[in-house]
Amino acid sequence: MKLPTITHIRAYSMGGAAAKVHGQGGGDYHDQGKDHWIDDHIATPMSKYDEYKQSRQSFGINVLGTLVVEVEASDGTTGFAISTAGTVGCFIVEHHLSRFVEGKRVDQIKLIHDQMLNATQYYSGGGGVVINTISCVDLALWDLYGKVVKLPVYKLLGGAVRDEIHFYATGARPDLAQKMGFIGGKMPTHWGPADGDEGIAKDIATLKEMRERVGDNFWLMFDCWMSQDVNYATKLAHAAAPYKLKWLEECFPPQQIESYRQLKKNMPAGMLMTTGEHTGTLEGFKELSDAGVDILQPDVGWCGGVTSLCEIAAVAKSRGQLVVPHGSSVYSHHAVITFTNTPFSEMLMTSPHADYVRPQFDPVLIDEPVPHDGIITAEELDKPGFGVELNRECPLERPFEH
Ligand SMILES: C[C@H](O)[C@H](O)[C@@H](O)[C@@H](O)C(=O)O
Ligand SMILES: [Mg+2]
Repeated sequence: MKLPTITHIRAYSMGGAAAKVHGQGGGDYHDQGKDHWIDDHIATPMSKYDEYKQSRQSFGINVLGTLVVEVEASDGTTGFAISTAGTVGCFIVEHHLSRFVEGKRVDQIKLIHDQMLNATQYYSGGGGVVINTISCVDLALWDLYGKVVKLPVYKLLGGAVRDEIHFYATGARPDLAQKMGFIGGKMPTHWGPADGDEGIAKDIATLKEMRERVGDNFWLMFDCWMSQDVNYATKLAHAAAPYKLKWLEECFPPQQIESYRQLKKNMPAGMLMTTGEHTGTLEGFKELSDAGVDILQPDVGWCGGVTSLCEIAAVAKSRGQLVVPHGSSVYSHHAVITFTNTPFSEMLMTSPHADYVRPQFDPVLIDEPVPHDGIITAEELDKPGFGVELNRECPLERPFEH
């Protein structure tokens, strides 16, 4: 089969601080309207400043906005993907990365990926918005390749190793997630080291209440969003053990490898330590794996795309660790269904009160599958590429051209 070449790459931004229309949702699930659980007093590294305690939007968690990358092949087929990088990402795509994409055959994804990573070494700092942008290009390329050869991405990656994906839900209401058929519920912590033992007591009270509501066998987890230190995390882990907390997530920023190593030693036996959604390099994941992280949690839109996610899964597999990506909808589903070390996956609840299942990237993606009774089947993913289309009614801007 003679494959077409890539003729155009275009980058659009949506939402974020640069948008004329501040909308709810978009591709950035942190960019929600008022009274959403996701922006309600969640513990962060900024919680030590009183004025930034209540809302993550107050310190700018939603300033970047959505990046949409579209690639077009010489036969007229288009592919696209979204991530969080907004206007900054548009500049990088149009003025830098485009040279590695245009002119290549649609199947030359690994070559393009390697060239993008190496060419940005001098300013990527090994992660952040640059890697978000590279991830978005990588995902758009996989989508295009799948749409050209008319196969879902998961088949291009070697095929499904299971018939269905089972999900846990992240949100404020594990008790409601249980009723919706999820296998577990992960709650954000609301307090941190600045609140001392009283903070621990308050988060444990919520855990206790949820444990009473869901019974003994439903998984409950805490997501700490880089807000803690080793001492606080150790105390929280021990206080949570009687309530069967399954795992403690992302207690520290990704660079604090020694803190993770120490926490793993301090944790009660059987409780899992997880992290990775803000790590942007394969080397970073290798270090986390070395430190004893039980579940690596890359975000496929922030770690280098599907190409990197497959490499990270292999690092975890080499040690018998799991890789359970940070919820990224179809972009994760197509990869994890091919991984033997991903027995379940994450669904981020974007409904304001976490009381119904809303597509994570609503309203940006058309035909985005969602779990029913906590499950998405392989059959539901059986559409070319990632199986979704871009909702052109969302306000897109193309700030740069090349
Ligand atoms: C709920 C969490 O604080 C984050 O907003 C979420 O993105 C995340 O960390 C997760 O693991 O889903
Ligand atoms: Mg998390």
